[in-house]
Amino acid sequence: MAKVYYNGDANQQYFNHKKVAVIGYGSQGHAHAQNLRDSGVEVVVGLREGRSWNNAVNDGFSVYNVKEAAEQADVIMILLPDERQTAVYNEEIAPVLRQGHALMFAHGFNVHFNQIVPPADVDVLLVAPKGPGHLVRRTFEQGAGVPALFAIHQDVTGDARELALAYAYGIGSLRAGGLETTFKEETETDLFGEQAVLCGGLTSLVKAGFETLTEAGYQPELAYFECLHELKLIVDLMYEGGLEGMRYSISDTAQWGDFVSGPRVVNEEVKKEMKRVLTDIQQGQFAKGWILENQANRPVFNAINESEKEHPIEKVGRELRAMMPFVNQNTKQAEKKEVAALAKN
Ligand SMILES: NC(=O)C1=CN([C@@H]2O[C@H](COP(=O)(O)OP(=O)(O)OC[C@H]3O[C@@H](n4cnc5c(N)ncnc54)[C@H](OP(=O)(O)O)[C@@H]3O)[C@@H](O)[C@H]2O)C=CC1
Ligand SMILES: CC[C@](O)(C(C)=O)C(=O)O
Ligand SMILES: [Mg+2]
Ligand SMILES: [Mg+2]
Repeated sequence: MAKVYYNGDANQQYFNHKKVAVIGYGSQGHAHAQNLRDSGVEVVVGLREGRSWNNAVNDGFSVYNVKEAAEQADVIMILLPDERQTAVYNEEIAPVLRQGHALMFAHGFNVHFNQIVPPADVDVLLVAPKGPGHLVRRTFEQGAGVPALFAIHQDVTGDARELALAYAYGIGSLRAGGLETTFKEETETDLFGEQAVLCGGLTSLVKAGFETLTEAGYQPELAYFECLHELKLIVDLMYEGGLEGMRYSISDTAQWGDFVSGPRVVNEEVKKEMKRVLTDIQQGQFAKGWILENQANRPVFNAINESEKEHPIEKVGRELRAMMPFVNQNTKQAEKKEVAALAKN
């Protein structure tokens, strides 16, 4: 079994007399900045003016433009969208990088695909939580954590591993477990996971199930509950107890259907396609396409994004969730906080 690192493996004094600049205050940024601060680390936030800037100020951070934040810090964590990182790095971070600086990422995309090539005299590493940023914060507040991968790309000071573990500790990830990897492995597995299983595979599975039921004349409300709402309840059981734990709670009829029909739906053809998706990632085809899509101002991304919002499962889902305020209580609280912050500024 791979070595898994926990709280006791981190030097909890590492950040004494060191400052971290968290660049970006979105999903990951707000969580890293707040968790690190709650762990006693001195944090400044680097941003452009706008919504995130206001949120960070309202959360009590000292906020600077990216260059100023990077310049005054010992550790620079880049939590900008992957597709924006290269431009911001070239224009605002690279000019102020100095020997001994540590440059950090939460995903290896730009370093692995050579979009960012840091100078040889800085440490380069990643700490990548294996979960959405809002849950990195929420679980931390609950006394738990989201596991994280860490990897070292350059270790000039000899301290990069110690920093990675201290950072993972600071954001709460070593409560759940930290695993050492490489930029290549983190990047390729993360892209594969989100495309084939966690996001792409799942949304396609949910829509296909919903469409199959509604096209056969069943009520959309019922199809929504069956194919989307209940998914969380089933996944919660898998999260707690694996496949076996989930199967313990479902009926034997459901378990028999799981065994005989599951492999008919996700069959060998699907697995072959998954392998082709993985090959596209490994050979850089996916990265190239995503970089070009952004250079062209996202025509395909925007068109699909708009049409997805109109899918019947979204319409019925919005109506049903409005009747279940407890379902998105956390999202609503976050939204309220953002609206209050905007009103204040
Ligand atoms: N989302 C997630 O949970 C996960 C993300 N990651 C990785 O974390 C990194 C950050 O992703 P994510 O948190 O999703 O990003 P978000 O899109 O949620 O947030 C991006 C932040 O960057 C700011 N920003 C955007 N452009 C600029 C700019 N030109 N100058 C200054 N600030 C800017 C945004 O501010 P503004 O309000 O001004 O737009 C916002 O605060 C990525 O590398 C991603 O792959 C890794 C694991 C999970
Ligand atoms: C699953 C999507 C993710 O990789 C994540 C939350 O871990 C991301 O890039 O947002
Ligand atoms: Mg991920
Ligand atoms: Mg990802």
